[in-house]
Amino acid sequence: MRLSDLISSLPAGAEDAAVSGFAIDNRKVAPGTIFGAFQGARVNGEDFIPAAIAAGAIAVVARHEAKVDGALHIKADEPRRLFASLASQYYAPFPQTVVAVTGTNGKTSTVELTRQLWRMMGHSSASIGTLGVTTSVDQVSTGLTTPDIVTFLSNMAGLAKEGVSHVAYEASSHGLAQYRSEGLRVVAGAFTNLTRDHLDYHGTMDMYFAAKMRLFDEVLASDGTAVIWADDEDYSGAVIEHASLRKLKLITVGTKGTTLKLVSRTPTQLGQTLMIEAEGATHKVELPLIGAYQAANALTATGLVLATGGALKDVLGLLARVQPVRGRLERAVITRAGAPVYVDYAHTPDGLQAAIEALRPHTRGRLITLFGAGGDRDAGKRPMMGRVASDLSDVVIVTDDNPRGEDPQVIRSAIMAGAPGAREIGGRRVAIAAAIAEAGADDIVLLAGKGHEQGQIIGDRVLPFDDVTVARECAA
Ligand SMILES: CC(=O)N[C@H]1[C@@H](OP(=O)(O)OP(=O)(O)OC[C@H]2O[C@@H](n3ccc(=O)[nH]c3=O)[C@H](O)[C@@H]2O)O[C@H](CO)[C@@H](O)[C@@H]1O[C@H](C)C(=O)N[C@@H](C)C(=O)N[C@H](CCC(=O)O)C(=O)O
Ligand SMILES: Nc1ncnc2c1ncn2[C@@H]1O[C@H](COP(=O)(O)OP(=O)(O)OP(=O)(O)O)[C@@H](O)[C@H]1O
Ligand SMILES: N[C@H](CCC[C@H](N)C(=O)O)C(=O)O
Ligand SMILES: [Mg+2]
Repeated sequence: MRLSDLISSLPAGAEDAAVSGFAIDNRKVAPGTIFGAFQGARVNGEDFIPAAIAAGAIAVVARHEAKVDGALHIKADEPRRLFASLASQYYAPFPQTVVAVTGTNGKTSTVELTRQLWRMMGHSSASIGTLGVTTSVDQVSTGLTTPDIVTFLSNMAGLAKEGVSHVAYEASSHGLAQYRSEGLRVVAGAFTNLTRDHLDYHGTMDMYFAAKMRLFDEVLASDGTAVIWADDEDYSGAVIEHASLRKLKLITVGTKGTTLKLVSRTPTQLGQTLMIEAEGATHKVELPLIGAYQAANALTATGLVLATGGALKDVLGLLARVQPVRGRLERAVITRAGAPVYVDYAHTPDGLQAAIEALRPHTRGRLITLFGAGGDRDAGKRPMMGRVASDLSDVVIVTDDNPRGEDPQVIRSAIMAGAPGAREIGGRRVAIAAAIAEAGADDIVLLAGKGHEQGQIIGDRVLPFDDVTVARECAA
């Protein structure tokens, strides 16, 4: 591919060089690369333009006012958006059926359940998100929920080359705001819910919501389908409005849903029985996952599969065979005393509430909740998480999550301010040991916040840490 294949009117005198790839980080530029220079939250990518050109960049996508000497300046009002569109032409072709999931909680679970359902229907499928790039044979981490645009498009192209036809990806609000996941045809988009998170980045709930709505306003194909969880009292209606304005096809799910209406949900020992009204009949579904929240995600995933050609009866039947999602209400161990220990990725007030409520029906004795909060993230959610945990659990242990650049003591104190009566134990391993020692035969332990994570980020270092492994060690 040459520059003229991407840019219809090359300026007079510009060399029509061969394009060898795309990069948004000057350290990844090789001869022939098109460099995207973006103003970031930490640094201004435009400062790296000279270094990118020295490394062989042949063109730079940047704002009009950026200074570009020695390479073609591809000027844009929104450089990230134009870069995504050019890069997608270079990396194409992509899998034929691509869907996206946005929302505060439930994205990982929903893309993973969608991937599993497609696979059971015989499609070669993958998911991209917090757990990395997952196929039926492999899982490769990308480090972010929505990877950067170059990683995203090259992963998508790589999956297409491997014969993957169906991909579900997580569209995080950061990713949507930064045009990190677009440029390919997205045939369906789902909304799970919106509650407080990431206000450090977005500022207000309105801005956070607006970032999420780019999925329906701009990213989704105009003949695509919006799959909407209908039970979010504050936001479902507004999402339906966004989808309707663009005349997208609509699938709504939940107790207030019309496509898949959840009429009852009964916890069983190993999962739950769902009664669902759809296509004029009532269907019974045995879901082998616990918790109202996983029922919600399973319904949203079902909506996505219906939107991409699945037949209702087939999909509802397959729900009985889904596998648990790593780190989401995952039972790590049963203690010597007989208490089950669950690991969950709840890291917002709403997520914590959902995880505790999921375990309550299975608890005969006390529910012991252990959690912390991540450093360099929304600080306002900390006392709210403390409040939720102490209102809904019998014993609360406040400990460390990923402190990152912050003092863990300060984070714990902020949580404790909302959690009267909680016990504060610095050091996650010591705290997990205390929770497990505390639990009796009828109790349940919930270790929240880190889910599948394999490391604890302290300062700039990532130390190996896995809640499931630590729980097993402490219970041994
Ligand atoms: C706040 C945020 O979203 N930051 C991400 C974003 O950074 P940014 O665009 O603001 O970039 P920056 O670091 O200021 O740099 C500006 C530009 O200069 C470039 N640069 C920078 C340094 C250099 O030496 N050379 C160079 O070319 C960078 O590549 C970038 O294009 O783009 C970077 C490149 O892809 C990411 O690494 C970075 O993730 C940081 C590490 C991060 O912590 N992100 C988290 C908050 C995040 O994105 N989380 C979401 C949400 C998860 C959820 O749903 O809850 C996610 O999708 O994972
Ligand atoms: N539909 C839901 N409603 C409320 N809480 C949920 C829902 N789904 C998941 N949760 C809670 O949020 C946690 C994270 O779930 P999941 O990883 O699926 O969400 P996510 O949106 O991918 O999160 P992230 O923002 O980290 O990518 C779960 O462990 C659970 O505690
Ligand atoms: N995607 C979320 C994950 C949070 C996980 C939690 N363990 C933390 O470190 O805060 C974020 O980046 O905010
Ligand atoms: Mg996720």
